[in-house]
Amino acid sequence: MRLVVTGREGQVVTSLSEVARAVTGVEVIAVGRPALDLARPETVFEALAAADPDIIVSAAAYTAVDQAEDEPDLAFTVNAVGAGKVAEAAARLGVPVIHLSTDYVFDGAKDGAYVETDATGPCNIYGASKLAGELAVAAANPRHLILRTAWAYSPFGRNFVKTMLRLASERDEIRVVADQWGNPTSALDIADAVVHAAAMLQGDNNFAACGVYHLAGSGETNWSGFARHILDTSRAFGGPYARVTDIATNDDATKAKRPGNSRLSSAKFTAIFGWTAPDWRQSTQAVVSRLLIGDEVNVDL
Ligand SMILES: NC(=O)C1=CN([C@@H]2O[C@H](COP(=O)(O)OP(=O)(O)OC[C@H]3O[C@@H](n4cnc5c(N)ncnc54)[C@H](OP(=O)(O)O)[C@@H]3O)[C@@H](O)[C@H]2O)C=CC1
Ligand SMILES: Cc1cn([C@H]2C[C@H](O)[C@@H](COP(=O)(O)OP(=O)(O)O[C@H]3O[C@@H](C)C(=O)[C@@H](O)[C@H]3O)O2)c(=O)[nH]c1=O
Ligand SMILES: [Mg+2]
Repeated sequence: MRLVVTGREGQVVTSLSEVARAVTGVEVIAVGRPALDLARPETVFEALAAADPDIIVSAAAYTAVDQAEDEPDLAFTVNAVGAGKVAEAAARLGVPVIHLSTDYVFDGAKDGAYVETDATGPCNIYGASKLAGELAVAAANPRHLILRTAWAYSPFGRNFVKTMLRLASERDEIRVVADQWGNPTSALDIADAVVHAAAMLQGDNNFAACGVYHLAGSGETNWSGFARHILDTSRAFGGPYARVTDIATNDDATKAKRPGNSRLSSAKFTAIFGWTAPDWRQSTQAVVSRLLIGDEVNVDL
């Protein structure tokens, strides 16, 4: 099975390449800039067709949440028009598309975890552009999975885990918001789930599984709790440590507003695909230990 993935150096595409290396019969081909540039949607079809996909994974996106407030046109071109072109290319090539989306499509006002049928209502440009992308994907290709994930981190690219380790090496105290709740998700777990779902989707001639799914790490926390777990783990491995101080969201402190609750229920994905993400604490430890000692190890804190 040839999984053709958009983007080259992103967290999910890199994780997919690594996960697929260990799975016989699954090959990942990463297609990105300059050949495939979502900011130039006319490049999309030719670049994807040349890679001869069995399934297309749409993982590339404009992910700079604050910067998107200053560049809404670019964010929408990449995340909505570009994503739609990727799904359209898949349809023309007669293959399914697995498109990654985000918890930031929700406004955060719900009390519990969001399910797929809950109303969306993004509170920032990034979330709005990703929601427009979901609609474009669904309209362009009936054979689609839209996987909304959240708070992605990994040994690759830029992410909150790496930021916390860097800040801890520079100072003694880190102030982190404690009133935004969600599900930290390892991109390596996302990759594992995508490979699993892709195999099932390929045999799904009736497209019965198509639709929107939530797919996030098990358990929940807020950014402060996430930071504390990252740094407690780091300390256990002899890595950098800093004290984490809880702060409240100050909407003026960041360019983009963020949802206070974007917890996702992944029960539908588990029911249909028989796959559940590990607990976020366990996957976080695996990534922190890889970053610090080059090996996946879990410790008792
Ligand atoms: N990061 C997160 O916390 C979350 C991410 N998601 C979604 O998951 C998906 C994967 O995210 P993640 O791997 O973390 O992303 P990253 O931020 O790690 O990487 C972004 C990827 O998009 C590519 N990209 C950006 N602009 C363009 C463009 N104009 N043309 C082609 N490629 C482009 C980058 O290309 P290059 O390789 O050239 O740098 C890179 O591969 C995205 O759809 C994102 O919206 C959902 C929830 C949480
Ligand atoms: C670095 C830092 C962040 N924060 C806050 C800002 C923000 O509210 C929260 C997380 O910071 P980030 O910059 O990682 O957040 P952000 O870029 O909003 O992360 C989001 O990225 C996009 C792509 C998604 O799809 C989302 O699921 C989510 O992962 O922590 C602190 O309070 N203190 C700090 O020192
Ligand atoms: Mg292989």
